[in-house]
Amino acid sequence: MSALVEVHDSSDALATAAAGELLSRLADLQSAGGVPTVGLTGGSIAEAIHRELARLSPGSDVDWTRVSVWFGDERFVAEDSPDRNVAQARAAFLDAVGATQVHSAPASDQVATVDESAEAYGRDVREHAAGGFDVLMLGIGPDGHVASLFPGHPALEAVDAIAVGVPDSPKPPPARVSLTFEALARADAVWFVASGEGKAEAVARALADDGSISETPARGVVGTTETLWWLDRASASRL
Ligand SMILES: O=C1O[C@H](COP(=O)(O)O)[C@@H](O)[C@H](O)[C@H]1O
Repeated sequence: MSALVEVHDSSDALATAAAGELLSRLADLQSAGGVPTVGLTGGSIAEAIHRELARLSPGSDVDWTRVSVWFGDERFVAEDSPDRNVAQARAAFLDAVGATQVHSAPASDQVATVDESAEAYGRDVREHAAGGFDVLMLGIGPDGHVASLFPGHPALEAVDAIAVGVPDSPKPPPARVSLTFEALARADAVWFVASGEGKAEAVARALADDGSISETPARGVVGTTETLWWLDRASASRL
């Protein structure tokens, strides 16, 4: 199944469209009686989408107390650090919309090591999100990384694990926890989000007919029913 690409005029338009579509999917899943499971990402365009979720949620039918919220990766820093992906998402929208089922890898002041954090997050996923994600949003780095799976890094090879500790990320902060490719593969819909010229080359490599996952880890994640790339004109400029 090939990936779908949706190109918007600007990053603002992209953020509004992605937030609106996410709310629509979540409302549909809830009206069918489900508690949707959504994976969020950190990063610049993610923050813009999160702000749009805060703005649009009150006019939607989504009950955020009945959404199970997760993160594709997390930074292993103190719980109150603004570098935490969960902290960014809480500040931008999760607290405002009243989300209560929010899961992220334990912080550096909650467990001793990044591996311990990864093990705890993996257990949490196994216990509360074994069915996988309904929608998994992922960013892509200028180097092609996805979640905290970086080009050429040993974490790309993790097997039989849901989450992996990354103690030496090339992008700060250096200690992170990432879902593995195996866990990222358990998603009905995978939505990549990217904006800006700085992402254009990585996006082109990720969507090229051939290329290696080691060089461009984002190539290694597809949804079971849908893989959709939300782009603005700048990030799509090399397609
Ligand atoms: O460090 C991270 O980077 C990526 C992309 O972030 P961006 O600011 O370049 O858009 C993000 O997907 C990931 O969750 C985050 O931890």
